[in-house]
Amino acid sequence: MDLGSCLTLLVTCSLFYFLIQFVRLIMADSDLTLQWAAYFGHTPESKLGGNVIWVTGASSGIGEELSYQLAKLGCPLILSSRRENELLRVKQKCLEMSNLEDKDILVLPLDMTQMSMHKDATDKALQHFGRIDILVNNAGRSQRSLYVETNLDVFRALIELNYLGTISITKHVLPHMIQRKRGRIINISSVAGLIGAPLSTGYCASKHALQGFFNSLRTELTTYPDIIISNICPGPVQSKIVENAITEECDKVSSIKTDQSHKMATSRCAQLILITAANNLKETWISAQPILIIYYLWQYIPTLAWWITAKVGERRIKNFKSGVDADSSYFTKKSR
Ligand SMILES: NC(=O)c1ccc[n+]([C@@H]2O[C@H](COP(=O)([O-])OP(=O)(O)OC[C@H]3O[C@@H](n4cnc5c(N)ncnc54)[C@H](O)[C@@H]3O)[C@@H](O)[C@H]2O)c1
Repeated sequence: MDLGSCLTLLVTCSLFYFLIQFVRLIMADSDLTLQWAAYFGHTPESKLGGNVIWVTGASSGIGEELSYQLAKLGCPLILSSRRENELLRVKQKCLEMSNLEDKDILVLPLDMTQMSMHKDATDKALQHFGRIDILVNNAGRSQRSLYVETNLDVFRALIELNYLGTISITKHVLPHMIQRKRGRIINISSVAGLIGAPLSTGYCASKHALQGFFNSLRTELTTYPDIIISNICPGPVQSKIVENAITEECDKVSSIKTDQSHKMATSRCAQLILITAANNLKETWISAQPILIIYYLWQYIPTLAWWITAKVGERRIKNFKSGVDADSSYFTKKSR
């Protein structure tokens, strides 16, 4: 083989290798910046340990798992959600798996929609620890209902919980961070904060509002470079989100049982959230495939994304109407 042929072979092999690596990156479970941070960036252990962290919605799902991982890192915690007994259960487990002591975990029951209580709650947290380094705005509920069948109160409730409740807590914590010129606000938004989805009109609207709000707030805080706002956009993750989803009426719970085996493990989602925080990333996308590829299509080829969304959406609605979970039905034999 002559030199020219050798070089051609080498270049072809290299291109092929880089193509495979690129496809592998695209097909992974988070966006490219987050993957870069996971491989080459700071670890949560090196950046987050010892920080006082307030987690809302800590009694279940992503918030509960985050609390365990943070406890293992040695972070003093403020655990909030509505049910005190569930928070005490989470606290007990945090203590068992970490070196934290009883005084290092404050159980602070809180309803995100009772905004008049938020100042008092913030004061209690500050009195206890003297500082809040990181606020994790995680509490939230999803929706499973068609817009035409849904009571207006449902839209109000979703906006009050997912959007107004979140910015209300932030309003009380941010002045403290501004005073210290440092702090992190981590918002658990959603893929629904970036794209639209049938059966979730109110949920998507509330998460889009959250994204718009925090993206704008970040631009108001440029004189405080050490106050970092991260918007995290997970796709489907194992939790009680579907079970707890609001339906066409506020007090009617969802009766659909879900198979969660196709969703991302809660522990993996929490791990990627902590890598986001440790590396000060402003927005990250977290999802197993094939959902993550849809994020890219929405970002770069919206016309194609609309076409796919319409096809998938049609099937999602059909499944929902026949009593099958809209999401899991794509992946199980129950699909109609
Ligand atoms: N699981 C997913 O597939 C997924 C995907 C994208 C985004 N998210 C977001 O992640 C966050 C956590 O959801 P999850 O999946 O862990 O669901 P989950 O239902 O398991 O947990 C939700 C938490 O929020 C709390 N909460 C609900 N209403 C509240 C209120 N009025 N006041 C205080 N706390 C309240 C619940 O008690 C619970 O602790 C939500 O903001 C959700 O929108 C979840």
